[in-house]
Amino acid sequence: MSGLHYSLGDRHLLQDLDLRVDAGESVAVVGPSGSGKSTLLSCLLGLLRPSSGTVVVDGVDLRTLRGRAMARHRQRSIGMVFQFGELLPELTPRDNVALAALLGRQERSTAYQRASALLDELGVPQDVRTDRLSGGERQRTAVARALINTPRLLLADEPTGALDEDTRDHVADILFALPEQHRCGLLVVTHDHDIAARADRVLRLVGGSLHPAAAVVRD
Ligand SMILES: Nc1ncnc2c1ncn2[C@@H]1O[C@H](COP(=O)(O)OP(=O)(O)OP(=O)(O)O)[C@@H](O)[C@H]1O
Repeated sequence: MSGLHYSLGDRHLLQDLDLRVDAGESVAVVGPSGSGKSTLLSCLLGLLRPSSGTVVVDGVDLRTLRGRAMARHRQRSIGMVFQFGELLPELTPRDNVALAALLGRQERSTAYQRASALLDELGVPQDVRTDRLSGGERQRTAVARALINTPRLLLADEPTGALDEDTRDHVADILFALPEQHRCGLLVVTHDHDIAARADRVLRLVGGSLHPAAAVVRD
């Protein structure tokens, strides 16, 4: 993103942000509650239109996309992991992951094969109801779902915020290995400075601007 501004009424939430995340790289964004971290993610997802500036994801300027084309690009190029997994509880992990592939227009048998392979790799039981899984297993399912359409950019909003310490560390190990394993960029928004410290770069969003985290005081 370059020169990104986002205003809400007369409040300038994001101001002149420049950020580049390359394939194979991880970046963490920390910052006080209400500083605009989720808004930043929404701009990257094309869910919010910046007031000015450009967002380019996987070589496509999001200003050129609308409606279905935006949804299609998002589906093809971006994987998203939420704090609470946001999975369908009554489906199996395999169905949850395969569903994202089917929506991404993968062929049915390929979708289910890839879902199984990813869940195996991440050590998640496949054929139980998702609401029977532990918190860590759910987040690993969410990671598999985010990866199934081979995204160029992975976004994660507090991906370990709902986990105990050991599980948090395990999920973080998996997450931060992904850029190299899958040649995607990873952008993690978190309040957890231990998690942020695992990223190649840590930025702090404060007063609408991004700063290298070492240059500012912690939350
Ligand atoms: N649609 C909206 N209408 C009005 N205010 C909004 C809207 N969306 C976000 N805000 C405000 O914008 C600010 C930034 O919100 P945002 O969710 O991006 O912050 P955040 O850094 O992700 O916070 P947290 O760490 O608590 O999740 C907040 O003050 C929020 O109340």
